Amino acid sequence: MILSLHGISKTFGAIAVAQDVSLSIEAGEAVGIIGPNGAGKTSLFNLISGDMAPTSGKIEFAADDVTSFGSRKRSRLGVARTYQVPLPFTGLTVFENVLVGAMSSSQVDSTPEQRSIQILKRTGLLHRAETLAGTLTLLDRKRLELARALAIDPRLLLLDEIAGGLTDAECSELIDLIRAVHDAGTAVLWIEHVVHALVSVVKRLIVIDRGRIVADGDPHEVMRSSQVREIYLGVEPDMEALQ
Ligand SMILES: Nc1ncnc2c1ncn2[C@@H]1O[C@H](COP(=O)(O)OP(=O)(O)OP(=O)(O)O)[C@@H](O)[C@H]1O
Repeated sequence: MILSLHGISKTFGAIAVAQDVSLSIEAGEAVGIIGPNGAGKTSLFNLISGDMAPTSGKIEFAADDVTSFGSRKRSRLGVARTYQVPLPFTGLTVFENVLVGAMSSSQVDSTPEQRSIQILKRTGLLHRAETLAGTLTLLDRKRLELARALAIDPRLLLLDEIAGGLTDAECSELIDLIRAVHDAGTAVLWIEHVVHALVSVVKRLIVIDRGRIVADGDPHEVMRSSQVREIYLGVEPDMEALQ
């Protein structure tokens, strides 16, 4: 098991963003997460990445109890994430942005510069290496967000709505990249409203509503369950993608 959450809860006063969440992800597994706006999906990522401490419960990553670890320490262990709103260092080049992450990786068989070049190749950004990050197109900003996360050589990659705002063709390019990352052995936990993008990569789908996991299993079965249909009543999820 690469990640285990045991009874994780997080409250802000009367608001519960996570309620007794228990969840396990196998090494190398790809899992999708969906749920209505405000359900607590990003909060769950904040709890896993160490950006937010739980009110109660325990989080294990690989063999370590990381509950009290902050985001830097978890990142050094191999937890990487992308953010819904990418925040690259806009005044740095694409190469420099990736280099910042590569310098904190514990790999010793290559230099941070070599690894950065390798990642830019993998993410189709090599020809943009010297471009200032602030001037990139949306697709390239998403690629860079992914590249920065890959720079730490993660064992678990958390993707927060990385496909949002892309055209269908751009979305397919990004899906291919994510599939390649997963195929190379990295566990992927992916929040996305674009369900057809998700199910083209993941074999397991989790539904979150009001801070709780309400479904977890085969994507087709999960999407057909009456509970999920009820949650999405009036906002029919992307069912055709699953036919
Ligand atoms: N630091 C905080 N303080 C108070 N409330 C918060 C905090 N962070 C999140 N929330 C609340 O927790 C709830 C869950 O938010 P979260 O961003 O996790 O949802 P989400 O499922 O990712 O939504 P979306 O799909 O819109 O991104 C929301 O009601 C949000 O306002």
